[in-house]
Formats: sequence, structure tokens, C-alpha cells
Amino acid sequence: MAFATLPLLQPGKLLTVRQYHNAQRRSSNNQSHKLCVFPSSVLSGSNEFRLGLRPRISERLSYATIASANVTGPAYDAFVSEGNEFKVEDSVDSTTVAAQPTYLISWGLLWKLVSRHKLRLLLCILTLVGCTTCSLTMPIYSGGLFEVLTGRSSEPLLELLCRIGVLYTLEPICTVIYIVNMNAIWEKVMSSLRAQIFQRVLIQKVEFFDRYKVGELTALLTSDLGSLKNIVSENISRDRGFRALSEIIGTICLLFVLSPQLAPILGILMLLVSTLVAVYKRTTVNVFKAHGMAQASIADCVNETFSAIRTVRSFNGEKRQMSMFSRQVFEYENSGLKLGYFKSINESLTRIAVYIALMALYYLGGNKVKAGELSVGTVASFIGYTFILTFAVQGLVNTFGDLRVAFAATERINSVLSGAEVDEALAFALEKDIKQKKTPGNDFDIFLINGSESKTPGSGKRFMSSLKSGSSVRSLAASGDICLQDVHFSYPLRPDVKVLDGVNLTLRRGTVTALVGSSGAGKSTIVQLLARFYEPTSGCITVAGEDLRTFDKSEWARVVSIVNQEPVLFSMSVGENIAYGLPDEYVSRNDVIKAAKAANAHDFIVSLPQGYDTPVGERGGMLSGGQRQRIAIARALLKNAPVLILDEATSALDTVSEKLVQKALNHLMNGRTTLVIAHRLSTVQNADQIALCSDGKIAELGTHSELLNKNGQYASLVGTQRLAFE
Ligand SMILES: Nc1ncnc2c1ncn2[C@@H]1O[C@H](COP(=O)(O)OP(=O)(O)OP(=O)(O)O)[C@@H](O)[C@H]1O
Repeated sequence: MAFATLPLLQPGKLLTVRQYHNAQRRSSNNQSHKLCVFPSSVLSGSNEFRLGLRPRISERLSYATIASANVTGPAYDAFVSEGNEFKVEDSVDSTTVAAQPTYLISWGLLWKLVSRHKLRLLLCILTLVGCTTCSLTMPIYSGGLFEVLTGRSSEPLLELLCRIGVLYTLEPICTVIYIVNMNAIWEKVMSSLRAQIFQRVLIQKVEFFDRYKVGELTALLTSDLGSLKNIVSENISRDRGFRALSEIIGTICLLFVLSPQLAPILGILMLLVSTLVAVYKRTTVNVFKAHGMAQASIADCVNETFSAIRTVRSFNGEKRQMSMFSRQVFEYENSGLKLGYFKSINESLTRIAVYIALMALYYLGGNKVKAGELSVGTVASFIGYTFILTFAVQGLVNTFGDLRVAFAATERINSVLSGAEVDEALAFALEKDIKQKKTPGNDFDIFLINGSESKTPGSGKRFMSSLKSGSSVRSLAASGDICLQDVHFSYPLRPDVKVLDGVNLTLRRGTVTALVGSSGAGKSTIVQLLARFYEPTSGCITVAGEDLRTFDKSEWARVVSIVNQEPVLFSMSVGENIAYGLPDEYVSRNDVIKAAKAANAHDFIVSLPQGYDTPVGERGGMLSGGQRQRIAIARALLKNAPVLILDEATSALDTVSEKLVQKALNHLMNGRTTLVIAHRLSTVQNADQIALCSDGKIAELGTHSELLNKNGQYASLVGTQRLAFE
């Protein structure tokens, strides 16, 4: 047996599909193959700066493993391109470096996005200098005004007022241009980031969605990204952000020019203010955090209650939900009160510091004026600068606070979407589709960064480009059997529980296979593997003799239709829901109607208030179960996929609806390789073969009469159901 060492995902090296998948799986399942674990920061490339202060959260979630993969299995014909440089081994022992986490939001990405707007950026810098110059010149003119009014200066009052007037006009003009352009740049950057995050969530493996709640993922795009947005949108006013910083630097310089003796005293005082406020603010971080978490809990509670409103109603659960909500509200209120208390101390501290600075100035400045060392005008200017400096320092500290929150939010986004669970095959297929403009519309521009898609994580692209695609997938699916060969499977979040334990099953081309068995036997899991929501832990699924993993994932999705017990409809019109069967194509109204007629849905659709344009409500809630089911069947008919999976498609229906739906299903099954899962055995009697799934294996296989004659588990299941009917 030949052994070779192949570093996975190393540029220039090519792996077979089997090697790639095995190694990927092993690397994600670090329980059994873990040799050592490194924090992501160790493994991230030097050009990949992370935005964030501490690595704690990301380390917890995105540790990368260096795994030893002992990949064994039958020889695979090479997926070797570029001159067949690498031969495929029957068995490969490889030391692999797992997919390195790719941080979505990095300094590099931010700069890329910001630098798209160079002209606006230049305008912002110029107007920032303009605003600051105007603001900092004002106290000098105020001092001059004092001098004129007290008769110490001979400058004509009107001339001075004209100069002040020019400043008063220029400052707001510069401010408007600065704010408009800063805001425009950041809004555009945020739109791109939002699109990148959405896309990254979309291409995660299915287990990612098992791990995170919808609310948590929504928060990434709303509150977390909102914190990042606030860095600019909440910090473009005069006393915040860059303006505050430029005013602080400018004021200190001017103070030294005006009076080198007074400047250090004021400088030290201001430094004291900022240090005090900053130190104090750091101690209040946990209070802010608790308040944010309390707010998130309220959102979770609201989300859960309203999305399960029917269940709440049916269990009379309003009071329980109300009490849960009130608990969350009280927690939020308490943390809000605490926050107010801390904020008030914060505010007073700043004020006290300003008053101390002013008193010091009055005393020292007053004495110098009396001694004739300083003019009244200069002291008046100093008073102006004291206020500017204090508020600018306070504003800058607030900006630092916002920065801290934004860093934490960015770290959260990065840690959740570190790339460890990206479904690379899907990402690759999606990128390819968008590049080839397979998808209509120009709505994808926002997902592009500098003319190309954002860097999809992982580097198996060369290898993935060898995947079977397009017509070959369709023709293989239409012409060959689908075989599950010794398939073992555990869900990634429960690696210790074996759900499938050596399933062998052949779905013969163009025939109907029924899958029956007790609840929890693993029937739906087989569907999930066929749909490639998950990959087998070991063993393989072949289509016309080819390993399913060698198929382009999105092409495979195009050739498989799944109709579930509770089909999910989107919150759009009936017609649009049917057309969703072919989301990448232009579907004519005629095609939609044809599919609806074949699905026995046309008659009820035309009787709806707006016919095909009637909105179906959230998740199709404005339609009956049978109607939803028939729309889902019409959608599947339109898709015209050669492989069909019906997972309890009629079990929730009454007899009349079931008859209608069954008729539609018979039409749909015609000539397709079909897998039907049903608890009601009467609905699968006519299947070409029936497979009984038990303990993660196919325990019995044959036609209805063959299995009855066998007098095994199937026969007793049929007996039990008959008894139940009698
Ligand atoms: N996403 C998941 N993560 C972890 N375990 C899961 C997941 N989905 C299902 N399971 C577990 O896998 C086992 C098989 O579930 P599966 O849904 O395949 O059974 P089934 O035969 O389809 O049952 P039923 O007829 O009740 O739908 C069950 O023990 C279930 O708890």
C-alpha cells in the first residue's frame, strides 16, 4: 500500500475529490483527528489584519486544526488537471493543514472599499482642514473683538466683523461638504460589507445553521454591522471623530503659540480630563455590554413569540410569553437605569474638569493680565480654546468608545464567519455562476469588490474547477441509478451519535423507491445526504457510477427536487413562488400556469382575490396546507428535475386534499427517479421497491407483496397500521 504526504489546500498541489473531502471532513471533526490546536491568529496570514482588540471569541470558534488525515478508499480517477502532474494513490496518508479561517472584515478589505471613493476622500480631507481652521480661528477673533471693544485695538469694528462673518459662512459650508461626503463613503462601504456578510452566511454549510439561531445571524447584519456604521455616522459631528482629533491637535499648537507659559498648564489639565473620562469609561464597559445583551434577549423573545404565534395561541401560552417578556424588559430597564447612573457621573466628571481648567485659567491668566504680560484678548481666546479642547477631548473619548464597540462587533462577525464552515463547493459554484452571468439582473454588483467577487475562503478552487457541471450532471442524473454505498453518517453537531450505520440502497433510474421505518430511523437524514446538505461521514453516494462529490453542487441542486411535508413558501405572490422553481431563469406566466395546472393548483389559484398575483403571506401562512403543498408541487414541476424526493409530502393533508395532491404527485413522479418517504404505508404500496430503514440501516428491501411475504418488520408495521385503522 503506497503512502504519500500531500499537504491539503497548498497551492500547486492537486488532490482527488475523495482526498479533498475526506481531509476536509477530518479537519472539521477535530475530535478524532486532532493533533494540536492553534489559535486562528497564529495561522492567519500576515496580510490578513484582524479588526478587533482581543482574540477571545474568535479563538473559541475558529480554532484551526492541524490534522493528520489517513485517507483510505478505492482508487479514484484523477481529478488532475494541468498536465496530470499528480498520480492518485489508492491510499494516502496525509498531514493536512485544515482550511485556514479567513476573516471577512479586515483592514485590507475596508481600505479596498474606502479607496473606491478617492475623490470624495480628498474632498473630505480638504473640508476637514477648512472646518478646523475656521473653528480654531474663531476664538482669536473673539479675543480681537474684546480688544476692539475695550479700546485696546485700533482695528475698525466693521472690518473685524466682516472677517468673522466670512468664517461663520465658510465653516458651515465646509461642514456640509465634509459630512455629506464622509457619510456617502461610509454608507457605500457599509452596503458592500452588508452584502459580503449576507453572502458569507448564505454559503455556510448546513450545520452552521444548526449551530446558530436565526436571531444571532440577523444580529450580525443589523446590530453588529450597525456598530461599525456608527464609527462614522455617529462621529461626523463637530465634537466627534476626525474633527475632534484635528481640533485637539490644532488647539494645543495654537495655545503654545499664544502663550507658552499657560499652554502646558491647560494641556496637563485637559490630559487629566481625558484620562479620567477614559479610565472611568473603561470601567463601565460591562454595564454597556449587559445593556446590549438585555436588548438582544428582548429581540429574541419577540422573535420567538411572533414566529410561533400559532403554537402560542394553541397552548394558551400568551401569559407565559408575557411573563417571559416582562422579565426581559425588567432586566433591560435595570441595566438601562444603571447605565444612566454611570452616564451621569461621566458627564459631571467632565464638567468638573472644565470648571477646574477655567478657574485655573482665570487665576493664572488674570494675574498675567494684571502684570501686563498678557492681553485681555488672549485670555478671552484661551477661554474659547478651553471649551473647544474640553468638548473635543470628551468627544474623542466617546469616539474611542464607539471604536471599541465596533471592534467587538467586528470580532463577533469575524468569529462567526471565520470561514471554517464555508461550503466551498457551493461558494465556488455561486462565484462561477455570477461570473458567467448565469443569473439574470445586475443586482450582484454589490457583491463584487474591485470587479471581482470577494475572496471566497479556502483555496480548493483549482480542484473544484474539475467538478462535473451543467449538462453532464443532468444527463448522468437522468440516465443512471443513484446508489448509497455503505453510507455512514453522524450530524456534525452530534458526532458521537451514529444516525446512519452502513446504508446500502439503489434508487433505480425512473422508478419509485419508498423509504419507510419508525420515527428517528434516519429516513430524512438520507434525504439530506441525497440533497447534499451534508456529506456522508464515510461511504459514498454514486450517480450513474460517479461519486456525487465530484458533481458541482449547484448543478446537483438543479437536478433534484424536494417536496417536504411543510413546504416553505416565500413571502411573495403565488406566481412568483411557482417561478422560484427556476430562480435563475426568466419564467413566463404561461409556464407558471402550465405547472400550476399540472399540480392541480390552477383552479384554486384563479379563485384567489388577485389570482396568480395574490401574496401568500409569511411562509405561505395565508394559504391552506393543501394549497401550499400544491404550489410546492407546481414549483417542483417547473423545475423539471430528473430526481425527485417526496418527504412526507401528503401526510399533513385531509383525504380530499390528499387525493388532489396525490394526483399531482403522480404526474410529477412520472419518469423521474423518485424517493418517497411516508409513514402512511397505504400511500407507498405501489412503489417499485420499498426499503425499510431501521437503526440507520436498510433492514428490508422489496416490493409491498415481497415484504409482506417475508413477514418481517415491514409486515408487522403494516399490521400495526391496519389495527390502528380498525
Ligand atoms: N440537524 C440535526 N442535528 C443533529 N441530530 C439530528 C439532526 N436532524 C436529525 N437528527 C437526529 O438524527 C436521527 C434521525 O433523524 P431523521 O430525521 O433522519 O429521522 P426520520 O426517520 O426521518 O424520523 P421521522 O420519521 O420522525 O421524520 C434522530 O435521532 C434525530 O434526533
